[in-house]
Amino acid sequence: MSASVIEPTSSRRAARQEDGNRPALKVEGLWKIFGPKADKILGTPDAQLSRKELQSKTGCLAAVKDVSFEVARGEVFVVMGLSGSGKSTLVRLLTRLIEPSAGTVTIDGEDVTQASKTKLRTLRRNHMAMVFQQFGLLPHRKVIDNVAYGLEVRGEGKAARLARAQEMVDLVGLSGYERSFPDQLSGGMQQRVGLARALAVDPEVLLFDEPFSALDPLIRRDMQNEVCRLHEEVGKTMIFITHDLQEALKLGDRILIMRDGEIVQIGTPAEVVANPADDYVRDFVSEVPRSHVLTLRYVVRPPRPGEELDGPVMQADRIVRDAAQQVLRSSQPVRVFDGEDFLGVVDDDDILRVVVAEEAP
Ligand SMILES: Nc1ncnc2c1ncn2[C@@H]1O[C@H](COP(=O)(O)OP(=O)(O)OP(=O)(O)O)[C@@H](O)[C@H]1O
Repeated sequence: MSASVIEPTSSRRAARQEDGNRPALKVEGLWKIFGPKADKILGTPDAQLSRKELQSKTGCLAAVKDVSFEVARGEVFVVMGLSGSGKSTLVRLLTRLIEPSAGTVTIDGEDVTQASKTKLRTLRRNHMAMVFQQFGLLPHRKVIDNVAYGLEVRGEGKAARLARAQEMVDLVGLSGYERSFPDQLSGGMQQRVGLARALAVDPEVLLFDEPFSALDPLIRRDMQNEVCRLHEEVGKTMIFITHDLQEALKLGDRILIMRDGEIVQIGTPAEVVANPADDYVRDFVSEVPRSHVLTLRYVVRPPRPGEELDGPVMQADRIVRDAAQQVLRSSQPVRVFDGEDFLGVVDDDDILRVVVAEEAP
């Protein structure tokens, strides 16, 4: 993994919106069991079987198994797992593109799982928007009309929706391509149209289902940077599905790691890398350069007797790599604070220990 791959955006994370206490999304006890006798399994001891055991005993498959989590307003929440871990099913349950077997999903205080068909339609039009891997653009519509589509469906007047669509086209860097058709654009540009279309409806939550998996690595990195930039500009709550750990670490304020339909760990990139919940996660993060992800919180130590405490001040959520130069330049240990609270100090050795460890074979 090269130094340029992860590029954590600590400032963006620090600037996360804290707009009220109500979570943007709340998921409680969510299940999806596929198969002929799925409804007979919940509430019985069979529900506790592993995915494999359940499948061989009943022929049913627990794609999502008792999943609960909350996503804060303005947070970028990444769901990560290998193929088959249940990510796509989970994201489809959030919008009820798949009906849950049990559990509740609340978006912006509205219970999606109890919503009538009409209510669900309103929720989908106004509160959430999805960006797909296969773009999902309408081939016979120009870029501007693709971007305006959600507003058209919502019944907005032509002038208003075109004005909004133009704003979004400009926002995603496609000015000048308004009148192009999707097949005249590269994959990366098409995905920018997908982003603009999702943003146009000003949703409460933006859902991304592996949006960049089909793009080549350089374009993919551009698009990841684009998501970071857009998030800084519009501050939307984002739920991002990926199987790529680097993408998860780069984009996520927090990451949910799934395996066989279950949550293995939820944490910030630094928490996941510093304290992997089990061998599965440890294996995932073993190649990650720790200085790119860990924050000073994970490096800080109590001052030693007689150590001078008049060095520069830094906040605990600074990424080690970003802090390194300043720490190494200072003749005094850096004092680390969590808000107003003094946590301890960090000096050259503390930084080098992290950097040298990641060089070890
Ligand atoms: N309609 C369905 N009927 C039966 N089993 C299904 C159905 N949809 C998904 N599954 C199974 O549920 C499990 C989870 O699939 P899901 O597609 O959610 O995983 P994923 O993590 O998104 O994987 P991928 O990245 O490969 O799409 C898999 O074992 C899959 O075969």
